[in-house]
Amino acid sequence: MSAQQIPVVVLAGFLGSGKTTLLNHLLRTARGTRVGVLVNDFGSIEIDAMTVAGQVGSTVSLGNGCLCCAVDASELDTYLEDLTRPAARLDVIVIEASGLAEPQELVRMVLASDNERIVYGGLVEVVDAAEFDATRARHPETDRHLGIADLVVVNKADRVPEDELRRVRDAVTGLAGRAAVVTAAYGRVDPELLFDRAARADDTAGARQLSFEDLYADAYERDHHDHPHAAYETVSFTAGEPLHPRRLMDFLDSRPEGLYRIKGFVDFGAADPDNRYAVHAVGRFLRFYPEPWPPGGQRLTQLVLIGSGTDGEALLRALDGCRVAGPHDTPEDHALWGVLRYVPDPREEAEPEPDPYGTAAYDADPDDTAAYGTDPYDADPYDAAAYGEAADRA
Ligand SMILES: Nc1nc2c(ncn2[C@@H]2O[C@H](COP(=O)(O)OP(=O)(O)OP(=O)(O)O)[C@@H](O)[C@H]2O)c(=O)[nH]1
Repeated sequence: MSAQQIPVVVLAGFLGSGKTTLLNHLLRTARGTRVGVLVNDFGSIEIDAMTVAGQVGSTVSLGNGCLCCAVDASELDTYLEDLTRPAARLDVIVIEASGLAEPQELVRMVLASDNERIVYGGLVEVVDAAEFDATRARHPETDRHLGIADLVVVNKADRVPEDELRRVRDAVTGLAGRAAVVTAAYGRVDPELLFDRAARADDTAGARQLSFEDLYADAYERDHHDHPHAAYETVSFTAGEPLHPRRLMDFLDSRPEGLYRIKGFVDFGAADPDNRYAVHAVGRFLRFYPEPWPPGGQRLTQLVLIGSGTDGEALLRALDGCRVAGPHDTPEDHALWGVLRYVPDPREEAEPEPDPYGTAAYDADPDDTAAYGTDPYDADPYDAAAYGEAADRA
């Protein structure tokens, strides 16, 4: 991801599922990462806004009602403009959706935003494990919401027995499609699942004095033995030889369910000797950002993969298979085209190919509202057929 782009994460979930609790956990444990928050409240404006306000510099409450009907894309852009101004120095922005908001509307708005400093960071759905069946019965749209999530947090794990938690988790996994599913109590997921912790000059030096926030986070994590690291797996891949673009795209196109995030840099060798490709995948969303190689440094591919229920060894083996094996394995002309489809440049020369995920709008530049028609709401950034157009407008 290019250094200037700030991921925008949409945090959704039914009323009372624990979104604010999770957000507060993220803010408590962010440790130097600057999190901007847009709170979209419905009926509990002041309470939620105040809950998070004390802990973050740039909190803007989208008060007056449900974001999907009360705020249009240009208003969201105004707020994002404010939060992405360089002086705010934010590393990530979280939009906490009202429990009544249609999450895909929010995702559409983020994808259709004119703001060049943001990149979509994924849709996180919070589910109340204790209320799962009741919520589904009353709100059948729950299934649809889970189907478009990139990460599902089955929260309130402390409120149900272990076998019941397993049952709910399995049911959620069945509905969640490609999303990673993690369980949590009081929203205690690892912040790295949602965003990179910032490595600031003043945050990396060993001699730096611990802040109150660090001490608080350490104590907090010590006190809670169900440490979130157990819920997912991180694997790192490094290669000195270039990767074959077509084989890497095959790997990405068939990446397993539960592989929630991929980040890092790719060396495509002779296929583009001038640039390395920053890669940013969250859920089904995938982008490549070519940028000139830093002069003098070693040319490496370095990737970090984060998933839940994934087989790390198998992922590494699959990536090993993407290495260019020698001169006889030189990528053919146009091998890079599959990668270029995911470079967010509307003037890109490469012809788009059919979308393997049926998530074509993800390929469209979020800044290019024409890709969504004149009204960004007209197009479904996911698969409109899967959700039923009319129901979405409710
Ligand atoms: N037992 C238990 N309670 C939780 C957990 N997570 C949140 N809660 C409680 O559930 C209630 C609702 O949590 P919130 O974080 O406000 O939920 P929300 O999704 O932001 O709610 P809305 O803003 O109304 O949509 C609060 O009383 C929380 O303390 C959990 O994992 N276990």
